[in-house]
Amino acid sequence: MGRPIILGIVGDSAAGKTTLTRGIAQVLGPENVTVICTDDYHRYDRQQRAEIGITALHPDCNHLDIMQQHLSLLRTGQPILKPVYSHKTGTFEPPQYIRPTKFVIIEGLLGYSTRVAREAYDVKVYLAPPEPLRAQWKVKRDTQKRGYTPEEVLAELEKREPDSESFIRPQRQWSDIVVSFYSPSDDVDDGNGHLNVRLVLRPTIPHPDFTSILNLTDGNSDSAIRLGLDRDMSKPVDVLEVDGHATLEQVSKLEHILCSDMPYLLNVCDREVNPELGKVAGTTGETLQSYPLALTQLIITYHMLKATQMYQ
Ligand SMILES: Nc1ncnc2c1ncn2[C@@H]1O[C@H](COP(=O)(O)OP(=O)(O)OP(=O)(O)O)[C@@H](O)[C@H]1O
Ligand SMILES: O=C(CO)[C@H](O)[C@H](O)COP(=O)(O)O
Repeated sequence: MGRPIILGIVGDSAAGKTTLTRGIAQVLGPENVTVICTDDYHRYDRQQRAEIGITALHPDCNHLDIMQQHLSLLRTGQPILKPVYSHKTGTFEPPQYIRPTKFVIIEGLLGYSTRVAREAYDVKVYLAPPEPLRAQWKVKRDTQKRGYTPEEVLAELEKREPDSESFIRPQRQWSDIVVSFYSPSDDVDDGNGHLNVRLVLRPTIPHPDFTSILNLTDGNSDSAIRLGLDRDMSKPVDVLEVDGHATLEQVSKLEHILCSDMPYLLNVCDREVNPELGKVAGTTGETLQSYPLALTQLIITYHMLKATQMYQ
């Protein structure tokens, strides 16, 4: 084996990083994937942050120098002694010895914030749901799983906004793919399992040839799957959109395009073999199936596998 292939998944708190990561890790085989959350590189524990009056989003609140050192080591296949931050207790636990496997997924808040860190990745994804949807996701997740009240979560979001603007959102510019799930209507409560996805595909990595989608849809702007040209942060990009109500037949055609130059993915597209693909936690803890999420996970996996052809 050559060096590990490294995927970055960066975005604000509750932007969907863990949800996206889970399906990709399952497809690549959990035994082949090392997942690292950069929250472990927080410099201060929860109580210290409150005393100092700093948010977890501020670069000064994180050991970014150690994070980038570790990324460089992982890229060359070397082990790291990683700190561990517990969201349960808000404190640090003993460090963990980690030897990278074939694939490494780095997910977190500030993964693209230094040049050295950015150089470590093969594929860089940035998650950018609309802010009202992210707030809804964060309230639900932090009340159900992290023991906060809705009022505490909303107050925290407000406190963090200046740091989100200054340090988190600018990282979008460094990504190869920007992923935005969004509600098909103005109502963010409208069908969480049937959210649409908008994928901004920058020409910084070679994407699959999706132009045959144009033939499939006849350029029809009402189609459930659309490909177009746009600008993102003033740079020209391709944009692929998949609606939450796309049918299995429509989605399968897109999967076929992906699989045609990546035979390993044929097996992956089999939903019975990969039940985590497209799975998302609903508002009351139930599990929902999202085709837009499944396709997003497949496209990212495609890029990971392409990278193995070059470096492994
Ligand atoms: N694609 C999606 N469709 C519907 N709901 C989603 C989607 N992605 C995430 N969510 C919802 O948002 C919640 C938060 O997502 P997740 O835990 O993946 O975020 P995160 O970015 O890993 O958060 P953090 O960095 O704070 O740990 C999930 O529990 C889920 O309910
Ligand atoms: O934005 C976050 C990323 O998950 C967390 O809120 C941050 O890591 C601080 O943790 P905690 O909420 O446990 O104090």
